[in-house]
Amino acid sequence: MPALARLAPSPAERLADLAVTALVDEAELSPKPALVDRRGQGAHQDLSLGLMLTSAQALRPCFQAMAEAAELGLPAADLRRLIGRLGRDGEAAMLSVTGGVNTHRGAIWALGLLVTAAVHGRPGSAEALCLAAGRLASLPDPDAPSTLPSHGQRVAQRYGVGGARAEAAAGFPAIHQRGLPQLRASRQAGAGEQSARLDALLAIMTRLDDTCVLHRGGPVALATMQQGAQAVLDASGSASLAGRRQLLVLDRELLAANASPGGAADLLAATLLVDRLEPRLPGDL
Ligand SMILES: CC(C)(COP(=O)(O)OP(=O)(O)OC[C@H]1O[C@@H](n2cnc3c(N)ncnc32)[C@H](O)[C@@H]1O)[C@@H](O)C(=O)NCCC(=O)NCCS
Ligand SMILES: Nc1ncnc2c1ncn2[C@@H]1O[C@H](COP(=O)(O)OP(=O)(O)OP(=O)(O)O)[C@@H](O)[C@H]1O
Repeated sequence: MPALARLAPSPAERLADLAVTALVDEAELSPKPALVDRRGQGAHQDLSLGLMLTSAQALRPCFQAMAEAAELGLPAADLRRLIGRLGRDGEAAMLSVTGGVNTHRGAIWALGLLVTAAVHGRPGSAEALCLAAGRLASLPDPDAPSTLPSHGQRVAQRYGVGGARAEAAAGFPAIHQRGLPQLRASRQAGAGEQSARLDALLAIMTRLDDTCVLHRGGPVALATMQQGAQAVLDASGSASLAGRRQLLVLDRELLAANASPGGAADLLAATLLVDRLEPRLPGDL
């Protein structure tokens, strides 16, 4: 093989790069309401921007391994089993570089499914990619350990919402029905890239049953998040002065409730990944 060809990144390496870039872009985007960003740690005691960035880089091998698994041409049920194991390995790698802090659990889930589906399903559009990831998420994970119920499972049961698993199984409507259309509409309307990304995050927040928020602040905090995000968009979005004022109101309200929309942040990272992937679908990864 010629030396140059060996130096070129493989499709799986390129996909892993895109996933890590999406996580870095999400973490650095500022000002996000009550989330870790360039200003600080938001509503979190144990997270910082440095930790989020270290964690994002540590996940590159996990995403690459998922893309390589999808290249094997396995039946979907076997692929689901394999990426369940790779996802748990990714969580272990995350916890080892963060000293046990959950920086990206939900992100491994959402971006892992999307990276895998981008290769396995050969989808031709953003929506088809999200639906293919949803089909994988809906398959049983036979090796999933029986652990104590997570925060997400407990509040999902208590408040009758679906959380991260249901969002994925539904084919990620938060991405292809809300985040991505808003990202592109705000760009089209002339907003700068950072404002377009903030608007996409807000569009996701308007409807999401974010179990991070429910766990910390219950249904009152969830309503604050959804209505506050809608108020920013109704005030012409985060690029406008009125919208920016509403955004800072929302930031203060969520901080007062100690509630941070971590699920929405994961889905923004997933939206940024899908936005970059769509022109390369199907196959030109
Ligand atoms: C399904 C996952 C996210 C666990 O979800 P669960 O709600 O039980 O756990 P937990 O309370 O820890 O929440 C997970 C995270 O999801 C994110 N989240 C919260 N709400 C939502 C929502 N409505 N939609 C999307 N993501 C959300 C948040 O970041 C949250 O921290 C996942 O960690 C998992 O089960 N992984 C197993 C390994 C696996 O199968 N991997 C597959 C390959 S990617
Ligand atoms: N910029 C961000 N700031 C904060 N959380 C984020 C950010 N981006 C993504 N997240 C997501 O938020 C989740 C962390 O939220 P949280 O700390 O509420 O979870 P937890 O550890 O289960 O709960 P708690 O800290 O309340 O005990 C991670 O799974 C991560 O994927």
